[in-house]
Amino acid sequence: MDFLPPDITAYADAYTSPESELLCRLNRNTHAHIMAPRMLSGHIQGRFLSMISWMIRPHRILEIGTYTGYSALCLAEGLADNGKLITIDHNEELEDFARSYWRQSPLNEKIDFQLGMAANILPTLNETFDLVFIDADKRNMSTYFDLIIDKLRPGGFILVDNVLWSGKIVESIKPSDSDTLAVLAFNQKVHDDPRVENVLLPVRDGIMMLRKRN
Ligand SMILES: C[S@@+](CC[C@H](N)C(=O)[O-])C[C@H]1O[C@@H](n2cnc3c(N)ncnc32)[C@H](O)[C@@H]1O
Repeated sequence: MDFLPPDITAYADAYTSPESELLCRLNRNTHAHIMAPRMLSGHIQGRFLSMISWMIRPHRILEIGTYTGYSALCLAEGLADNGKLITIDHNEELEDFARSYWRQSPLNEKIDFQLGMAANILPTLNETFDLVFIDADKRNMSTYFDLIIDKLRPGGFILVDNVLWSGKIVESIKPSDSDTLAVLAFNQKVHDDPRVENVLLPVRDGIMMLRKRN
């Protein structure tokens, strides 16, 4: 979902550094061959994730929701020399597709893919993360936040995608719309949590940026 008029989006696209040739092919082939390609972060959000990663130079990044591996490659660009990105997805059908693109990048050796349900894998991770990107099922946003906040270093950052949920967060909600209710509950929860500072960026479908207080 894009909230900006198409010509403004096109202008922002034109004045954002281009994707690498590899990311461009991954983006195109995801749209050509994979279900629900709207889930892929895309050009501007991908460059944003890369820029944030370069600003932090993280040693450990956690991504929840790999899909075809586009955002993993973007986030991995800014990793410190000996850094590692762990990315989790439960869809085994996408693993080979994602890996086939990672293998074409020198960043491949820094990407650790873990197949399974995120809520099961997160408690098993013995790492301290500098940067976390939450981009999986919206119903579990709050669960993922609870499971990773103690694994995030003080001063570390969490980015959460789709927090504007195509604008549904300001519309009247059916009691059965559990995804929208979950996004609303998550936004309220982190806004009220004294352990974090938050900025809701209206980029694409909305990105919540959180910084864990020292
Ligand atoms: C929006 S896509 C991720 C897009 C990717 N981050 C990108 O920007 O290119 C969400 C992904 O989360 C995965 N997912 C959904 N629920 C999950 C769960 N409970 N555990 C692990 N992965 C899950 C889906 O299989 C899907 O590939």
